[in-house]
Order: sequence, then structure tokens, then C-alpha cells
Amino acid sequence: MQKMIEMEIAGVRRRLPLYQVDEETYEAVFIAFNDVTLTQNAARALLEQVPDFDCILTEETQGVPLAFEMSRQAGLKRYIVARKQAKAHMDDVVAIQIEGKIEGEEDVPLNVRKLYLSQEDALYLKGKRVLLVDDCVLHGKTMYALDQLVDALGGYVAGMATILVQEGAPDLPDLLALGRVPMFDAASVQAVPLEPVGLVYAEAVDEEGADE
Ligand SMILES: O=P(O)(O)OC[C@H]1O[C@H](OP(=O)(O)OP(=O)(O)O)[C@H](O)[C@@H]1O
Repeated sequence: MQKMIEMEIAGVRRRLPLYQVDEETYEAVFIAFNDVTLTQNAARALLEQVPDFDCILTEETQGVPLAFEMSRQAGLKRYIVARKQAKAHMDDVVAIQIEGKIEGEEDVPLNVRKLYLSQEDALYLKGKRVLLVDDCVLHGKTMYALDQLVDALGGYVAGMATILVQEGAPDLPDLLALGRVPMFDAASVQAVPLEPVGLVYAEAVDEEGADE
């Protein structure tokens, strides 16, 4: 039976499925896709608190709706998406290799990975104050990679903004988050007889649709 938690995110109540990470731990699974109201609310709440910036940068995939909505609300006509793979049409691609580890109480090792941008997007970031945006931060790997990318392209990281940050994520001093992805001791998690996740989510969106 699916275990769920209900929590408030960006001013709306949502039910998140719980995923068993190991014998002792469950974590809530936050997927921002599909939820227009939550994305709009989160964009507004984050924009009220972030430092001044010129441009938003995210990494595909799930950060894209939030990056778009924050850019739209901020009156910006352009935002940049770093790709995880070079596409066949990207003949002028700029590839940045990310490696190393995120240092903290417990270092997070990074698999070597590459991010790709068009030349035009890469040049656009040069000299700009760039706000890094993602839907959630779990181990901090995406924010770390975007930070390295901006650095390599001659931009300045103005700050980092996300909807939820995982409990126990490395401490990122510039990170603004609206809440936490909770983790639970498996012994204390009760199975709640709820409908399947998709249906619950759809109902929640309908219920909250009026507050757009
Ligand atoms: O803090 P991190 O350890 O980087 O984890 C957070 C990232 O993980 C998820 O993306 P995922 O890598 O699953 O890719 P997707 O957006 O393409 O689904 C999420 O959307 C964040 O981008």
C-alpha cells in the first residue's frame, strides 16, 4: 500500500508518496511536474526573497517549469537550460565537465558528468549575475554543477533557489528553499489507505485550482 505524507508547499497542501530508501528510512518524493499552481506560487515566493539577478539558469529536466515561471514573473524574456546530453543539432555546443566532490560534514563524491549549452547561451551568461534554479535539492549535485558551469563561462552566481531541499543535504550557504523534503524512520511510518498517487495529485490540483 502506498505510504503518503501531506504537507504544505508554497502555500498549497499536497500529498507526497513516500519511498523506502533502506530498511530504516523513508523519504518523501517531490515531483513538481504537472502542478501549475504550486509552480506559480513557488516562483512568486522565491522571487520575493532572492538577491538581484540578470538571468536564470537551470538544468534539464524538472527545474525547467520553475525557471520559466520565475523568469516570466520577473519580466525576463530569456532563461537558460543546461542540457545533460548534446543534441544532434547543437553543432556549436559548449561542453563543461563537472567532477570533484561537494565538501561538507560528509563529502558527496560526484560522478564525472558533462553539461552542454549552445555557444549563444554560453556567451549570454558571460558577465551576468546568474540565479541558479531547480525544483529540489537532494545531494546538491545539480547546484554544484551549475555553479561550476557559471564560473567556467565567466558569469557570477547571484544565488540559488529551489522549492524543497532534502533533509541532510549538504549545506549550500547561498541556497534559498521554501521547505524541506522530509525523511522518516521506517518504524514510525504508517501505511495510509489512499488512492494511487496520480489520482490523489489530480484531485489536489482541482481542489486548489481556485487559488490561482
Ligand atoms: O541535488 P541533486 O542531488 O542534484 O538532486 C536534485 C536533482 O534531482 C532531480 O533531477 P534528476 O537528476 O532526477 O533529473 P530530471 O530532472 O531529469 O528528472 C531533481 O529534479 C533535481 O534536479
